[in-house]
Amino acid sequence: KKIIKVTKVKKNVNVLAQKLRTLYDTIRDHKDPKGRQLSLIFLKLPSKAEYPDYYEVIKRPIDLEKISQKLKSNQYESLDDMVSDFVLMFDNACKYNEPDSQIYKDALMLQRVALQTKLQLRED
Ligand SMILES: CN(C)Cc1ccn2c1[nH]c(=O)c1c(Cl)cccc12
Repeated sequence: KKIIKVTKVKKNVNVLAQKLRTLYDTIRDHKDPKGRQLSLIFLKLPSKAEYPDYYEVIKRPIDLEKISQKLKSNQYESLDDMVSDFVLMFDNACKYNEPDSQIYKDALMLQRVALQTKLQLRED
């Protein structure tokens, strides 16, 4: 009697983890038409020594390094959870920096990238 062994390969790849990684990488790697990577200034907050008033004005400072750490330690429960950290960071940048500064403009651009990417990932 021939026994057929059926193996049901359950590819339990965490969909959320993939979407979170895609969202983070899309923002980190985004380049403008001239090839400038807009995220670089957002990697690390200015030091308290250099900008003490930053930490007076900005109540909830956050940078890409922090978001990356939360991603790596599975602290995001949803895509919206990560998006709200990005929106917080970009709002901080627009609160502290002048509207005619490059970082202010880059924050607005990357915030649009974040929201557009979230919508695309939601459809998938
Ligand atoms: C003038 N100097 C503080 C601009 C500067 C230089 C760096 N960074 C900023 N401003 C920011 O808001 C900011 C944010 Cl949200 C996240 C990470 C780095 C930031």
